[in-house]
Amino acid sequence: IKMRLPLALIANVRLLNSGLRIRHSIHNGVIKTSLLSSHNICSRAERKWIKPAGFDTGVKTYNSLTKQKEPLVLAQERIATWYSCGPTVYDHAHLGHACSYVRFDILQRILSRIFEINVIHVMVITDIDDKIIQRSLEQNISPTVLARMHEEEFKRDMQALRVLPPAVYMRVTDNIPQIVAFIKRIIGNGHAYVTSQGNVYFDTQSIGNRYGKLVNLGGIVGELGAQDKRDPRDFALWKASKPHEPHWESPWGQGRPGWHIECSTIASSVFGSQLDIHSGGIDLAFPHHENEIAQSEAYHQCEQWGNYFLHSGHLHLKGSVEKMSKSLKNYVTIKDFLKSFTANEFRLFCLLTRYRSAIDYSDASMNEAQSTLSTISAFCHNAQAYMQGHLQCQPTEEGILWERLSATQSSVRKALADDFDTPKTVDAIMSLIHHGNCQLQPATKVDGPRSPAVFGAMLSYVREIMGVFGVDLLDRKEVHDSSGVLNNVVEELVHFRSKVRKFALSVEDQAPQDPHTGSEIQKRHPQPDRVPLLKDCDSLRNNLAPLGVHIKGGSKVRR
Ligand SMILES: Nc1ncnc2c1ncn2[C@@H]1O[C@H](COP(=O)(O)OP(=O)(O)OP(=O)(O)O)[C@@H](O)[C@H]1O
Ligand SMILES: [Zn+2]
Repeated sequence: IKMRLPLALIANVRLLNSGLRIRHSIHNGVIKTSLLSSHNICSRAERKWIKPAGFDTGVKTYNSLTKQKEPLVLAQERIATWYSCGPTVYDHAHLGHACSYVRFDILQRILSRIFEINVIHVMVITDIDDKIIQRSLEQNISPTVLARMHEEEFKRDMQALRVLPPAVYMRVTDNIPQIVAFIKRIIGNGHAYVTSQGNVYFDTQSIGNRYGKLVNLGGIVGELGAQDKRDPRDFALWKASKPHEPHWESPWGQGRPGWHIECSTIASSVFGSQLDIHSGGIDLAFPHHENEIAQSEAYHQCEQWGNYFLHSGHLHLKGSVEKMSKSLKNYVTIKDFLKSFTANEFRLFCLLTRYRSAIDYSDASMNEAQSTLSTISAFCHNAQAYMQGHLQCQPTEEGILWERLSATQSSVRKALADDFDTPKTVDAIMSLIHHGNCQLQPATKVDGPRSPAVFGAMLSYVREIMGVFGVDLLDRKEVHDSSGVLNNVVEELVHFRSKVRKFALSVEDQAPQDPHTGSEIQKRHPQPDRVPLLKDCDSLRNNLAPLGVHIKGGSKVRR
């Protein structure tokens, strides 16, 4: 920057206030002023995103750091380092968690199975925090026991939803010495201060306008409250413990870590000073991720710690503006949900919207997911029946189907490379199925060639792509559990049987009558040509019994 003296002096004051360091030199009577960061955090005092150097995956992803889609470039070829914020384990996991973790699970499966990238995923479990302490006091159990119970429950719920586990789950309480060392270095680098009350705060002024890399801080003044902070935006790295609270020893006295520091420390302990992808729900962007960035860059003295921040949209109960959340107590637990629905259905529900958008949980949205899944399953079933020769159809236009299949494969890949556009992918699959179904019209009289191979190819592709999304069309338990469809089929069958039976009995032979009373002396008999129908009805009833379908009287069914 070149400027005349008085202007330079005014500018100095402003720049110093913003936490930057200034170096002057005089050249040909003109003062030359260079900006340095005040504490060597980096040479460039900018918020600008630096496009990483490395391996271009061919995928574009929306990056919250730039607020636009960017090419996903990884530091190492075909390796993605991915850190995600896990749950605070003081209560049951709910559908909001399910939504966020299933959506990111789908993204990771796409990266690994479609784009052949080895995703190394680390997730933290927040097992010490104000809410955990508060809940443990209410329930009169130790915070550790409370946290372990809900951690286990969370892992079981994730497994039930077929969310692939991270390479490792890491607990905050297993990493306290690492967290203390991390804070010490941040203090040493001049970006944090210790107060007389034994708290340690991050000094946001020390990084100037780099604070606000992720979120526009225009209107955000920070949390007031703590008296010993220098700036309301400063946040706790270490909190002095109150009497009877869980605590650990530290150079600043007994205490426990602040919330954000756990993620910076744990991510850095596995991945070092650079991270490809960081994910979490959109509520975590500020202050949590903003503060993680500030701490990590202050610790590593680097320009850019995390290259891509991915945020998932919130799940709301339909009609509610608030996200589903533990603290608002407006939640449906994953366990309760799975009493009425299956993991496949939940995954379809997630796939029908983009991972970044808000999603309404309602009967209507679940019906849509169920009916999409039934259409997919029915197609697979019919394609198999056709291949086995059980379903007779007119000759198909095979060439068109091969072309459709190939066009679908490329449009699916294109949609997924465009910020993981799953709704577009599902549309493409449904359109393929529609074309398949149009040609799978049952016919009674069939002559001409059959085309089982193309249906085999379509079937395996549909299964494969659904498998990528964690929708297992072959899961026998799912098929049985998702028996909304099967139940309807059984109901229809039983209804049909009862109609046939009624018909068989409707026209009877004249039964002999008692000459005195005029009443029938024997049970009425069906006409002889309808007897086989009655026999078939009986054998259907007998054959269904071992399959768990019990027909009582004319029509009752118990499964
Ligand atoms: N309703 C929701 N929709 C989508 N994601 C959610 C929802 N609720 C929580 N998450 C995400 O789940 C992860 C874990 O969240 P956390 O344990 O803080 O849940 P929470 O229910 O919001 O808790 P609290 O109410 O105590 O803040 C975070 O990434 C968060 O963004
Ligand atoms: Zn985090």
